[in-house]
Amino acid sequence: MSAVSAIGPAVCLHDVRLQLGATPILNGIDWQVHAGEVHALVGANGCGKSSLIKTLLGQMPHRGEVTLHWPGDTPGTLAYVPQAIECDRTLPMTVQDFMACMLQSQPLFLGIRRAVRERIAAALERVGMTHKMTSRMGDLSGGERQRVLLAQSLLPQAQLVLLDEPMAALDQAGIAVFETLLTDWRRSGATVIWVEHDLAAVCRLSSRVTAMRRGRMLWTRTPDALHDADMLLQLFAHTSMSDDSTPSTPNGQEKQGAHETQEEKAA
Ligand SMILES: Nc1ncnc2c1ncn2[C@@H]1O[C@H](COP(=O)(O)OP(=O)(O)OP(=O)(O)O)[C@@H](O)[C@H]1O
Repeated sequence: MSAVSAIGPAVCLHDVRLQLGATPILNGIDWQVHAGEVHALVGANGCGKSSLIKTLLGQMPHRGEVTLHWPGDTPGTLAYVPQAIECDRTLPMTVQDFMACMLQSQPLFLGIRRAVRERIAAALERVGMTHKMTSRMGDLSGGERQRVLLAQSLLPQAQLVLLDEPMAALDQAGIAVFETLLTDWRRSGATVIWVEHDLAAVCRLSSRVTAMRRGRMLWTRTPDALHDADMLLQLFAHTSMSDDSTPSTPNGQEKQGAHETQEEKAA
């Protein structure tokens, strides 16, 4: 694979904490994502992956530092594919209305401009959804809605892409579409942070992978670590947020699996 110059930012988190009500969700996250890499985030249900993505989006009342180092110090554009969205069946919003909200400030009842409509059509074509352009969002199947979420992430061209389980509900053809988009983002040099449960896809498509457990980073490695039974055991053993059976040091770091990068391991 030839080297591509990064157009996306490096992302650095230092001692990021999040507590919702009385529940600690993120427990002192230190994490580095390199500029221009596809960095997968894996871990059991409820370990805090979506909360971390929402923290990066500025949607959570976190403490600690989140820093984006953009190439040339010029902030770029961010795309986000949420885990899923619910749509009221009675909501009179079509697929093209939904996507137009991201491209024009003019109220939708005044119409969608032709240039906007063309961009929407081009994005929908990339995900195989052109034929649903005028369907109501509430009438789409789960997989079709997921494809529309992928299409909206193509508007406008992004340098930082946050993906929260983008393959959920997709059929085989949809997965192939997603893999093409991910390859295109990687070739463009965008920085991609990708939450995913499909470890085989992570092995195939990511540059590095971070394992998360119970609100903490466990390790960061190249994806071949996912073939290592011990690594997987660390990742999925004792998964409950309230499970105190894993030994901890006084400062809260777990003895086994305190966040360790491949570089640290090699040193
Ligand atoms: N708004 C909220 N208020 C209270 N607790 C929340 C809130 N959002 C998330 N949580 C809790 O935070 C924990 C982490 O949730 P999060 O959605 O980040 O997990 P996840 O790793 O993305 O899980 P999954 O793989 O199932 O999507 C869960 O225990 C969840 O119940």
